[in-house]
Amino acid sequence: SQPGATQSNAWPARPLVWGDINFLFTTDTHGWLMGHTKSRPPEPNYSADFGDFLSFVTHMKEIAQEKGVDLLLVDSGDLHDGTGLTDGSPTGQPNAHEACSNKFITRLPYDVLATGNHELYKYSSALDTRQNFVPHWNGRYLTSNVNVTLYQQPDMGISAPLGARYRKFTTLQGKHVTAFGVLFHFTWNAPGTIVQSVEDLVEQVWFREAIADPPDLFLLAGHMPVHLEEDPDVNVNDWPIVYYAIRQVHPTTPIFIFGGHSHKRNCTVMDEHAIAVQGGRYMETVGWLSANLTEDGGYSRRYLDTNRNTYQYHTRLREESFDTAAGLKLTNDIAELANKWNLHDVFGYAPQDWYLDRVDYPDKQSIMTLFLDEVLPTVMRLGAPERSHIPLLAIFNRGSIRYDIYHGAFTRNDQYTVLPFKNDFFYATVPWAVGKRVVDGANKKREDEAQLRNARRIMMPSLRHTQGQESDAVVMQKVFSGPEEQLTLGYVTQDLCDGYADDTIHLDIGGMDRADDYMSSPPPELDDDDLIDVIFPSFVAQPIVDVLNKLFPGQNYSIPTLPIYCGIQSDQVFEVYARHMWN
Ligand SMILES: Nc1ccn([C@@H]2O[C@H](COP(=O)(O)O)[C@@H](O)[C@H]2O)c(=O)n1
Repeated sequence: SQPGATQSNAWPARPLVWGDINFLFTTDTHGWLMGHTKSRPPEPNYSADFGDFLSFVTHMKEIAQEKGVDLLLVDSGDLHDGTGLTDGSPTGQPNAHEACSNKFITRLPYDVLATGNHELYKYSSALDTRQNFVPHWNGRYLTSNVNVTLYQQPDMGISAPLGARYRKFTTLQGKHVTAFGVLFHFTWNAPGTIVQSVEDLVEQVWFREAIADPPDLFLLAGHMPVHLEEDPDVNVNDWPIVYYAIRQVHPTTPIFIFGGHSHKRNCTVMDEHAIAVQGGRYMETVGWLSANLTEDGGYSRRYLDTNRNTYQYHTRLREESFDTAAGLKLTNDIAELANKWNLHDVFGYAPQDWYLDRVDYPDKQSIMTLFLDEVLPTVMRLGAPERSHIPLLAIFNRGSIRYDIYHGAFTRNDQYTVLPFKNDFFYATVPWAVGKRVVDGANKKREDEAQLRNARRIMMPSLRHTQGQESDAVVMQKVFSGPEEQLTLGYVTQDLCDGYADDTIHLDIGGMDRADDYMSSPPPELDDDDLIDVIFPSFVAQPIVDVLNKLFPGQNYSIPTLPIYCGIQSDQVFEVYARHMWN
C-alpha cells in the first residue's frame, strides 16, 4: 500500500469458488491507483494500491495454472478522471497520460480492456490512448464502436478504431474466446471522436462475421451498466442489443458480460448460459466470476474489497511472502509520482466528514450541502469581487462532484478526488423571474431526453440465478458467525443474482440513488425584476443555454458569446476554499 494508508482489520468470510473458467474484473477505476489511504471507515476496506493488485493478480494467475484452469483479467473502462494521478499533472500533458499510457496500468496483465466515456471527453486523451496506450495491449484494448479521427500526416482525416474492434484468442487451457468492447451510445464525446450506437454496431458486416463461428465463450467487456438505473445519466444499458444479436446466432453459447459506468456492484443472469456482472468504482472492488463450462455447473460471483487482507486470504500467502518484486516496484513508482506532483500537499484541515452517497442535500453531512451552500458561492465571490454588487445563483451538475471529504488534512490529491474536472464558469445576467426557473428547466430537459432514449430501449432478460437457493440473509448468517459489533462499515450488495456476493461481510454503509443532476447555491430573496448572475460550468453550457433561450426568448445566448465569471476553474474550487476556510 501507499505510505500512510490505514490497513483494514476485516477479513473475507469464505474462500472463492473456482471453476474451469474464472475472471477477475475491474471497472471505473478513475485513477485510484494509490488505493484509499484515509483512516475513516470504510476507507481501510480499499487500502491496497495497484502494486498490491499486481501482486494479487500474479499469484492468482499462478494458482489458476496449478489448478489447470483459466483466469482472465478484464477492465470495463473509465480509467481516466478522478485523482491527482490522472488529473494533477503539473505539465498539462493529456489526462491520465502517466497513469495509463506510460507507466502504471500497462503493467497489469489484462486480457481484455474496454474504453469508457471518460477516455473520450477530450480529443487529446483519446489520441493519447490510441498512440501510447493501445499499442501496448497488442489487440486486447477493445473499442467495437469507438473511432478517432487522425489529423496528422500521413493519416490526415482518417477515422480509425480507437483500439481493436474485437479479439479472438485461445486461453492457456485451450478455450476459444470471442471478445468485444462496447461503449453505450455516449453523445458528449469530444469532436474528433465517434461513438457508434450499439444498434448500428450489431448490424455491421464485420460484427456479423466476427460472431459467425461459435467460440467456447463470448466475453463482452463494456462501459454500460448491467441493469437499468434510476439516474438518467447512467441509465444507458444497451447490453440487451448485443446479447440478442449473439443469441440469434448462438442460442446456448456461454456469454460473460462485464459492465460498468454506474459505479455499483451488480449482477444479473440473462439465461442459463449468460451472466452479466459489474465491479463498482474507484478500485474499491475487484470482481470475481467463475463458471464450469465443461460440467455446465453454474456460476459463482464475488465482490472483493481491495485490501491486503483480501489479497493475502485468497492467495493463502502471509504478509512476508505476498509482494512480488514487480508489485513492490509499482507501489514505489506510484508513490514517487505522487510526491513529484506534490499530491500530498495540504491545503487545509477539513473540520468534519462530508459524504457523496450516504446522505443527500440539505443534510449537514452531504458534500452537496457543503459545496452548494458554502464552497461554490464563497469561491465565486472571491474569484470575481468586481461582481459583488449583483446577487448570484451558482448552478452545478452534481455528476461533477465525485467523492467524500474526510475529517483531517485536505490535500491536492483530495481536491481531484472530489472534483477532477477542469471546467470554466460562464454566466448570464438575467431577471430573477428567469434565473429562478433555470435549474428546473435543465432538469426537465435532462429527464425528457432520458425518457426519449428509454422509449426505444430493449429490456435485459433476467433469470433469477437458480444455483444456491438460500436467501441472502441465510447465506450471510452462515458465512459470518461472529457478533455483529465486529462488523466494519462497507457495502452490502443487493444485486439480481442469488446468494450473498460481498466477499467481506459488513454493516451496510447505505447509499442513495442520485435524483436531479442540476442543483444550485441557495436562491436569494429577490423580486422578479431584480437582476442576478446565473453562473454555470462550461461542461453543461449547451443545455443551460438552451434553457435560457427558451425562458428568455430574443436574447440568443450562444456559448462563444458567454462571458467567463472568474479565472478559477472547477478543479481549483476546493483548493481555494480550503486555503481560505480550513487553514
Ligand atoms: N469535463 C467534465 C466531464 C464529466 N463531468 C461529469 O462527469 C459525469 C460523467 O461521469 P460518469 O462517471 O458517470 O461517467 C458527467 O455527467 C458530468 O457530470 C464533468 O462535470 N465535466
